Amino acid sequence: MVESIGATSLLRQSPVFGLHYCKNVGGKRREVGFVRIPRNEFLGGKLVCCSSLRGVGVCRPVMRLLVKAQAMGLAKEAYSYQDEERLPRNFNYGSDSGVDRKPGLWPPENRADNAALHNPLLRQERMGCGWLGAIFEWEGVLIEENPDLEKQAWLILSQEEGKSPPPTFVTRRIEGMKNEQAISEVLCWSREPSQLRRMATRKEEIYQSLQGGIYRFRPGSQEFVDVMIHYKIPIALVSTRPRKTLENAIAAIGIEGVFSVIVTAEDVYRGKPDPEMYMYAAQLLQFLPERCIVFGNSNQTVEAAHDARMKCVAVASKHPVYELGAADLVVKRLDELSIVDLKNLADIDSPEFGEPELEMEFEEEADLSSSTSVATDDDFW
Ligand SMILES: Nc1c(NC[C@H](O)[C@H](O)[C@H](O)COP(=O)(O)O)[nH]c(=O)[nH]c1=O
Ligand SMILES: [Mg+2]
Repeated sequence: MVESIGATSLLRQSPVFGLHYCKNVGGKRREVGFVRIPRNEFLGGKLVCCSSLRGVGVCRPVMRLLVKAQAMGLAKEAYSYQDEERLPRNFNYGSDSGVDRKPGLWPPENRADNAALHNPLLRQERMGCGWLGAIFEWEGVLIEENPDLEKQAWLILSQEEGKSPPPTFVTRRIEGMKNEQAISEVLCWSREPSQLRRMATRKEEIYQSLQGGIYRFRPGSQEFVDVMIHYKIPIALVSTRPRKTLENAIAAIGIEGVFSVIVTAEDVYRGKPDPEMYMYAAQLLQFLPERCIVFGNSNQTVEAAHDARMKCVAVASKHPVYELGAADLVVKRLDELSIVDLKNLADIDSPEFGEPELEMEFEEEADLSSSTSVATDDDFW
């Protein structure tokens, strides 16, 4: 009976106007005119249609069909809204509900919250961020890194020292190590402490002159650091660069005061993949290692973080995503992460976040039989 040629609103996905026809009693097709269907309201499952439709010359069967069509559209819309954007009807707020949540549901799963906790203060503490520490690497995570410079610095040093140029597999092997460690343990150029110190310092000089003192945030990193600051999550900076280099770089980029703790090459014996730098950072932050999340950009960092009992988010800057599979999360930019992602990574389930067990208090029974004293009326006054 009815044909409708309608434009579709991009917003409401319902026809906003159309050319409608109906057939009269003789079966002849009759144009009934353009109709702008007024916005209807979907109240409590009933469709409330504006009376203005009646005044535009739409015959009753057409109007019934229009209303029915729109009702179906609205019902479908309401269903898909509930299905895709909101919680399913059988949503269980218990964190141990075992309900398989669909990815993308809101709110995202948050392991830190535990509705089964009886202690509201404990629950509130878990929902805050006071138990979470962040440990950032500098190059390739917070700031842009040019991996070629590091290789060039080693090449120039080898020429200056009269050594053979380190092949690629060797420079890869020393990625993340302290310079002294790389020179003595991998390159095997010397074991003498003063020589190690001299060569390590010279290599950093070469690197700095190649690098030129220009620092730039990686896309999304500054925003992520701002989120951390907003949530008062303490941040440690851990890098195998010398302290002076890092301090200059931090000042150049204008983020002095952001880091609660800075661990540099001078502070430790061994760089990555040894966990020493991360464990020291957690100690200075006064956090359990399990509550710290490391943000790095190499498998050496992932290994070091895991050996320190920390979770590791890898930023695929100089290594592609598929090479960083050992990390707990891999992102291309830090601002892909939410605070809930971090809370779901860090270990909330260690003992001090459980509800305190009720302790039975045993009062020592007074041994009346052995008592020699006898209470008199005077004892009460
Ligand atoms: N040797 C190679 C490196 N080394 C670079 C260091 O591992 C590291 O990036 C630097 O010491 C800065 O420390 P951090 O990232 O802030 O902790 N890098 C390469 O890309 N390739 C190498 O062969
Ligand atoms: Mg790095």
